[in-house]
Amino acid sequence: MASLSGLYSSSPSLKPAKNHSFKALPAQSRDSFSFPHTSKPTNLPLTLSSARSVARDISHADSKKELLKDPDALWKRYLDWFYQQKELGLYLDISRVGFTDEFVAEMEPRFQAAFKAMEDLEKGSIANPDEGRMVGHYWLRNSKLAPKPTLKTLIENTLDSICAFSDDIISGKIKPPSSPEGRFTQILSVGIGGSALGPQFVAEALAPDNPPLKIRFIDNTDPAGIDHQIAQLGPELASTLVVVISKSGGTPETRNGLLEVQKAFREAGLNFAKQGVAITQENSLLDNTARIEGWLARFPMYDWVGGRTSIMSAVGLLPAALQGINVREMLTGAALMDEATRTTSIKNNPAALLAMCWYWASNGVGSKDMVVLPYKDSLLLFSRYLQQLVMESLGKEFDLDGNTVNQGLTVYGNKGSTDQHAYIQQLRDGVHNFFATFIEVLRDRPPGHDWELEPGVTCGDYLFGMLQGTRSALYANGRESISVTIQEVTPTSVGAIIALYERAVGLYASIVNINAYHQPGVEAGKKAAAEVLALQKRVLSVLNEATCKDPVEPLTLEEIADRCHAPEEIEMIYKIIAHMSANDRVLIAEGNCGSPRSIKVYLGECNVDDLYA
Ligand SMILES: O=P(O)(O)OC[C@H]1O[C@H](O)[C@H](O)[C@@H](O)[C@@H]1O
Repeated sequence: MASLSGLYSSSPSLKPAKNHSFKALPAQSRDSFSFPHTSKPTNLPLTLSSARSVARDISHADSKKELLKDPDALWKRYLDWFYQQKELGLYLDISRVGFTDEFVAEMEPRFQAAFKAMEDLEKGSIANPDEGRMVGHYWLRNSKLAPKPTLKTLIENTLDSICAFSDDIISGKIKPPSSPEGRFTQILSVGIGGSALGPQFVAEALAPDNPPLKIRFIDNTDPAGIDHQIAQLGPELASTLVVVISKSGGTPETRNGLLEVQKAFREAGLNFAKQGVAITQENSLLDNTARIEGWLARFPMYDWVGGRTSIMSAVGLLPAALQGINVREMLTGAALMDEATRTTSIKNNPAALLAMCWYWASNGVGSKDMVVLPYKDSLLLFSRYLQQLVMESLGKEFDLDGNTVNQGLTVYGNKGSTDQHAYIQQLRDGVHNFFATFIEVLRDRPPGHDWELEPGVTCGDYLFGMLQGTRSALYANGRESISVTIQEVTPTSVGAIIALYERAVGLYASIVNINAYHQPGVEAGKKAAAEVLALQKRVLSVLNEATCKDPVEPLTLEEIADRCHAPEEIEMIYKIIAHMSANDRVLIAEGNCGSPRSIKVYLGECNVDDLYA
């Protein structure tokens, strides 16, 4: 790799060494695999293990893929497939994905069917058949699309109330009952999954340096994490607006976060209801709680908006508006992209182009991961956001015909050029199990703020060079990539890229024949967690009974399992004991948690009224 000298020079006057362009290494034809440049002699015959690694690296489908190397041919391909949405200033370059014309032709019928399904979806079809629901996130940014006038009105009124409420909070017209600042200064968002990832991505991408209210998140049931957020608020808890977000209104982690925060309010002598806001479905447990307790405000969520596509509902819009972000511009950007991705011409539909590239690169079965690399700090959370949007939508066991397909598309990444100093080594030279997506932002700094750290070279030029260099280096070694370019990070462009990927996921789901809009696998995890907690209560009940004896009767794991009538659960019982012992909730009479065979435990004290029955 060429050195970027001058990067570390203390005196900016040092001229960087001539910036070597990344010389395209001779393409290693897939068939004549040879060892990469290592210190070891490279003329050794392929050993069995190295042959296996070669095989692992080149699935049959891939071996047919030859990437263009000739610069003229590449430039022609770049121009042939270059897409731009002019009004948004958004470009899409798929020239570094090696799909063939035959492939495009083969996919045409599937895409036409996908376009029809998407058209029906927007008209209000039951596009989520497993849950018998409509899929309406596109209506949120164009209420005229809503299939019923009542929905149109609901969408419009909700947006207006979000903006009005946020204005009143920011202006201080609505203020906390007892805060030294005399106005709300903080937002504490309590929510998880789609009720956190969207707000977190938007905050990181678009919050101004000094927002009217600063946001922080409780997005897990980790007591230490909750304590940390509350401790950081300190006395500002009195000027904190707590926004509790849960579409279902019953997610355990969110409920726990709420209860913990309400405890903190009580201990601080504050009235939570005067600072609490709920975003949830009407008549959910959370909605009823907020209504009965008289919280400051409630905003609706709808069953026809999934958690992972809720960013343009109150879930994403209220936290954003409270930070002074122009949510109407976000909606406009999304609506413009929605219009662009309605065309039934693959070549003119950026979402179809993405879906087509994903299918080509991962053989339509997720055989390669999607590495998302925004070269912009503020877009750091885009890949985390896409992990839910893509993987919760596409990671499905069955297709729409009930066949077992175990579909999916794995997403990871953080930001460039930072990630070049972490795992890009493997991407460039290691196992070939990915394709990259670069998110390029052309504007480095607001106009008039740029500065040359070397003659003719700015920081942003380095970032640009690192992106282009990495793209070239990966491609030179046969690694495919997509590039999405936006002019700058604004509410409009963020709305647009969100809409782009929402549509691409929907189209891709259609062409692989799965339901993108339910999440049965999540329920399995939730159910299993509930069973662990039920077992824990039985363990505590058994220990309580033994502790109430005189003298106390410490029990072995076998005795506990036997008295719980769950001998098959002895390992989980051991884990429960170890966790509770570490938190001083179970005492050890003999042995220690590292020796499950000989440990004997009891409770710290007898609860005559068995609290755990
Ligand atoms: O918003 P909630 O109902 O609390 O759900 C929060 C999250 O829960 C589950 O994990 C779902 O799979 C997600 O799609 C959802 O975003």
